[in-house]
This record gives sequence, structure tokens and C-alpha cells, in this order.
Amino acid sequence: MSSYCLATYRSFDEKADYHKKATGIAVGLTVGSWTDLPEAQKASMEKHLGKVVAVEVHEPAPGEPASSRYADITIAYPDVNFSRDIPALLVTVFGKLSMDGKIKLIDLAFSADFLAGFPGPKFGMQGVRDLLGVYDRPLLMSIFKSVVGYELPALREQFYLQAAGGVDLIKDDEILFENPLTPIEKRIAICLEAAEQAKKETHQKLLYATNLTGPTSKLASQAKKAVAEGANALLFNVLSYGFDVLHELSADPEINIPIMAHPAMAGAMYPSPHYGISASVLLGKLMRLAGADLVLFPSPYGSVVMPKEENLAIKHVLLTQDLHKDYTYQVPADVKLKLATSFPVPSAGIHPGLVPLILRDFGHDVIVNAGGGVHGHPMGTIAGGRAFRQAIDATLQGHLLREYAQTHPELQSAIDTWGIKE
Ligand SMILES: CSCCC(=O)C(=O)COP(=O)(O)O
Repeated sequence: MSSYCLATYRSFDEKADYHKKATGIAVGLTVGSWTDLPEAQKASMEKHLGKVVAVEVHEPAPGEPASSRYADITIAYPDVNFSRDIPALLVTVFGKLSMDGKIKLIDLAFSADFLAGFPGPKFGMQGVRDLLGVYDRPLLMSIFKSVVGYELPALREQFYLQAAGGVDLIKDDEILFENPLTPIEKRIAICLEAAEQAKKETHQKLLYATNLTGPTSKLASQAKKAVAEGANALLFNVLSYGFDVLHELSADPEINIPIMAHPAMAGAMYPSPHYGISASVLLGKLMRLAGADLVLFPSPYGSVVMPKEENLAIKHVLLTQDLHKDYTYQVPADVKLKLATSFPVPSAGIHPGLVPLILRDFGHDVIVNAGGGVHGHPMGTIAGGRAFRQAIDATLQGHLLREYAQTHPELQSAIDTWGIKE
């Protein structure tokens, strides 16, 4: 029995016969042509032929422009046509099609056969909590800022200040690449040393996500070098390297530390309503499928804004959604379909006054993440971390930030600087 992966597109066209268009996609991206084939060949090609699963046409409401006419089209692609990897799937379902007018890939669903090739996140949300021993609250992460051109002692100092403020994770800036001043093995050594120093004061465990960079062919060995040096997490710019690179790194048993996916470049792919790939597929489904343990993405609240419904769709995909959907296929009982969940990290322009909103929308299973909101604190970086921890504590205990701040000067100072968004 054939199995299929499903792709759903939103296509904008004022006049199109969308049913004809859907058939054109299903045939054009699989067997190429159908009606012209001799009957004998049709029989042998049947298993390779894409199928139209759904066509939902949305005509413009009275007063809306004709250009707002669109259809959501779902096509089933036979697994037999592509190998079990994300590049093959993406080129099949949205290779040439991505360049063919106003059309956006808005959803993907994977067959059991396809999913079986993906172990998913090695740690996931639960594994990251286990490493830190923190279960009863959202986590707090801070980001190295403006450290390009720094020598090791200055980098160590910035790490220590972040750690001493009580953060759970610290990540490299995504623009800190391999460089002679702070090469990965030396970064790891001095940052872990600073983490130990801070731990004497905070009594907290901490994960440091060091940026994995360099030529693709050397990434796995670079990651293993980092593990050998004691690294306890990696940051990875997934979209510039490709999902398959993340998949290979995360599936490698020797790279046994969590991988944090950075969304750099995503803005070139998801924001348009007419083109590209939806945020929930790009930063949600494909990241989790490829094995990201933590995924950063722009939040609806800060400086790089993503609409709230798209944010919540990413959260749903990372934390709860079953990525599997089978079309005309009985799933064998021994096929594992549930991937571990990935920790959502809504980011960019986050300050303590946004914490109530983040927790309202994401609940406990979220990582509050900030760079400028920690280092830009008027009382310094340590106070920046503390202000965030106070904002998290206040929100969990049901206090208004404004009231809690009266007895917590770091939070008060943060609110005076950035305000509270309700
Ligand atoms: C757009 S999500 C990535 C967030 C990030 O990496 C970052 O450096 C945000 O820094 P900020 O100072 O805006 O907290």
C-alpha cells in the first residue's frame, strides 16, 4: 500500500480554476504529465502520481478586492518518489512551485514511513529540564552581546555577569563565528569556568550554548570537539546550513548535548502572506523533525514582531502536535510516531515588563530569552538577570509586576526603563 506526505498551499489568484490548478500541481510535481500517457504506462506510473486531497476556495467578501481571492490546496505526494530526507521532501513539494506566482507552503504532514527516518530531538523540552533540574517554572536565557572582537578575559567577564544574575542558559551571539581571539575550545573552557564561579553564588546549574560554525563538512567533528571540551549545549544557525545538517548533527550519538536552533535568515522566508513557507512549518515542524531541542523565533511582543497567531502555531507544533498524518495507509504498530517536543524560545527585544504576557501565552513551558533586556539594565548585567527572575517569580505567584517591584529594586529599575506591556 502506498504512503504519502501531505503539503498544503495557499494560492492567490483572481481568476484561477483552483481545481485545475491543484491537479496541475499534483501531476506536474510527480509524474509530469498524465493525460498524454498510454494506458499501459498509466498503470505503472499510478504509484508515483500525486493526489489532490482538498481544495478550499475563499472568494472575496463583498467590498474586498479581487486580489484577496485565494484557495488552500492540499496535495498528497507518494513517499516512493523521494528519499527519506528533508531536502528531497522540500524540493518535491515546493521546489519549482515556490517560484510559480503567489503561492505559500502553509503546512506539511508526514507519513509514518517518512517520520520513521527521523529520531527527532534527543533531549527535547523534558531533557533540557532534566539537565538543569528545573521543573516548576519557565527557564531564563541570556544572550552574549557585542562580543565580536573580544579577548577571552572580556568574554569570561560577560559570561560571569550573566550567570551571576540567575539565568539558566546562556547562548553565544549567532554572529560569533570561529575566530582566533575566542576559538570554540577556549570559549568553552573559560565560560564553564565562569559558570562554576557563579554557581557558588547562585547554586544553579547552567547550560552554555556555544555557536557551532565553519564549513558544513567540518561541523560534526567541530561539534564532537566541543563535546570533548565539556560543552553542554550547541547553538546552530539552521537555515543558513539547511535542515538536513541539523538532522545529521542531532541524530549523531556522539553529539549528546542539546542543540538550540537559531532562526537567522527566517525573515527571508516566512513573513509574506503570498510567498515562502509559513513560520509554523519553517520554525516549528521542520525544526522539530530535524531534531532541534530548543527553537528561537521572534515573539509577538518585542522588537522583531511576529503575529501572535503564528507564534502560537509554532508553540503548538513544537510542544504538542503530532506531526504525523497518514493518507490511505495503515500505520504498522511498531512505528514510533511521537517525536520529543522542542522547547519554544520567543525572542528579540524581550524585557522584564513582557514576562506576564509571555507566560500568559506560553504557560510554564517556555524559555524567556533576552540580550539587550539583560545587559541594558541600568544597574548592570547581574541586575538584568535578577530583574527577569523577579518578573517570572512575581507572575507565577500571581502578583502584579508593579507591586512586586516595590520590594525588588532590580525589577523596579527595569520597569522604569522599559515599562510593562499588558
Ligand atoms: C529574532 S529571534 C533571535 C533572538 C536573538 O538571537 C537575539 O540576539 C535577540 O537579542 P535581544 O537583544 O533583542 O534580546
